[in-house]
Amino acid sequence: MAELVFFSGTMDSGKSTLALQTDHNYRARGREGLIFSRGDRAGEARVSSRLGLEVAAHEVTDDTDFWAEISARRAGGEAVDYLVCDEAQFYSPEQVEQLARLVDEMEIDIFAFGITTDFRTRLFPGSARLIELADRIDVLQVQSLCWCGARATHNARTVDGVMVTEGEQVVIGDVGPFEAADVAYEVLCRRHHMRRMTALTARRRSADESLWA
Ligand SMILES: Nc1ncnc2c1ncn2[C@@H]1O[C@H](COP(=O)(O)OP(=O)(O)O)[C@@H](O)[C@H]1O
Ligand SMILES: Cc1cn([C@H]2C[C@H](O)[C@@H](COP(=O)(O)O)O2)c(=O)[nH]c1=O
Repeated sequence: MAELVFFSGTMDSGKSTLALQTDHNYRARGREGLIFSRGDRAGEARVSSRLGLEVAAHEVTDDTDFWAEISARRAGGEAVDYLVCDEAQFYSPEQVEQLARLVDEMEIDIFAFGITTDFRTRLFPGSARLIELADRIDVLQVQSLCWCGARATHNARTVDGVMVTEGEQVVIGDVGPFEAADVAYEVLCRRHHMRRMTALTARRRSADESLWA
């Protein structure tokens, strides 16, 4: 039976790597699939992993209708057994509903990959709908770590290494370097996310403390 699976994890936890491995394994066994993404750091219509793999993908836009697109492909005689959907947090709730319908009515396996929450710890609308509708939610097993060594569970947005809590929900970007002047991201444990303590601010604080000791 086909499934809608949501693979979630913080930024930099290996989601895109797993997306590309999943596609490879299914393709190697003769199954036909399509890769979709939205707003990959490497540019439009790409899926890129920090391990170095990068492949062409179909870019999801506001106008993408998964149900219409896959129905048309099938009507044209194309086999579509599965979809790999990266950066799924950026999909709309309606697009997630279309994916669920493809599972139920066309027996297409959907593997969706994305972060659940934004830099303010609020759910992305696409991720919220995936959590509501998925047959299964798999949390990535490779642990990403906060600067303190604890498991990282939250994504922080930084400017000059300092955590910010105001701004647009969507700003494409990468993790580190934490000293970068522009917007970057850093994964933190909840305790340090709540305290707004990034690697840089922790380093500054301990330098100040040793100055006064
Ligand atoms: N030089 C490296 N050597 C080994 N593993 C690496 C290296 N660079 C990145 N990685 C691994 O790749 C992971 C990020 O993979 P990626 O698929 O880009 O993450 P995501 O899509 O979740 O943001 C890191 O957490 C780390 O495990
Ligand atoms: C927390 C957060 C992240 N983003 C963006 C930054 C990246 O472009 C992607 C996540 O990609 P990854 O492959 O999981 O590293 O999401 C954002 O737009 N808003 C946020 O709050």
